[in-house]
Amino acid sequence: MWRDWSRHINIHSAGGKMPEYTIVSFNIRGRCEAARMLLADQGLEWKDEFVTIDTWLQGDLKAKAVFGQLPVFKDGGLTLYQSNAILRHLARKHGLYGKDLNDQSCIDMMNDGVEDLRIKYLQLIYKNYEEGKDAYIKSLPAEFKYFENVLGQKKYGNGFLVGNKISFADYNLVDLLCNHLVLAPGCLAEFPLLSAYVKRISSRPRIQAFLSSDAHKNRPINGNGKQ
Ligand SMILES: N[C@@H](CCC(=O)N[C@@H](CS)C(=O)NCC(=O)O)C(=O)O
Repeated sequence: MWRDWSRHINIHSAGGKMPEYTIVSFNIRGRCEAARMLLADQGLEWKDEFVTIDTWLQGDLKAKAVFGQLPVFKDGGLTLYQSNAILRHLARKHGLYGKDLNDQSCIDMMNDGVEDLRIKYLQLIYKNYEEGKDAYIKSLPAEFKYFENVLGQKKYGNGFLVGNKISFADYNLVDLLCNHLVLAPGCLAEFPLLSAYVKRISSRPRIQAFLSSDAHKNRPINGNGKQ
């Protein structure tokens, strides 16, 4: 069950003008925090519009949503649904999608790997938390080893998942790993490259500022209070 937060709007803007982008979501980190991390790291401004469960249950927003779900992302006249499409849109606009077509395809591959793990994580959180938590944590090394291997090869990345520049897949993976560090604080201990990668990306100055902001810290990770 979703918590009933009061509706409110947060504006992440250094200047006086309205930000270019709007994210409409429940007031959770959920599937939007990677996009928020990307925006913060790139020095971009955005408006968060949080929808309460009451508003959502009225049904108008759901009926209008292309797949009946949040988040919604607005960029001028463009309205986008699907969190990974939102990440890709921002990546294309802001140079976070590699240097060429091959990089793009490898970044897509990595992001699909992140999505596979996110789905497993969300199934645990929303469907099987009490019964499944221990087994899920035991299964994590088998999941993380793939990303550790990628970071250990020059074939794809060089400090990042792909190439020598951050991409949207990096923000997505770091966000998901941060959630896992809350679920199981020691879960990266046997993965030195992955641990160093999370530390390195989380300590980029704007990401560090974002992660230590009240807006981020006070936003629940998931909608049912489990984490
Ligand atoms: N594949 C979608 C999944 C979106 C999703 O699961 N949305 C949830 C909240 S994060 C939702 O809208 N739940 C309410 C509902 O389905 O009515 C995405 O990546 O954006």
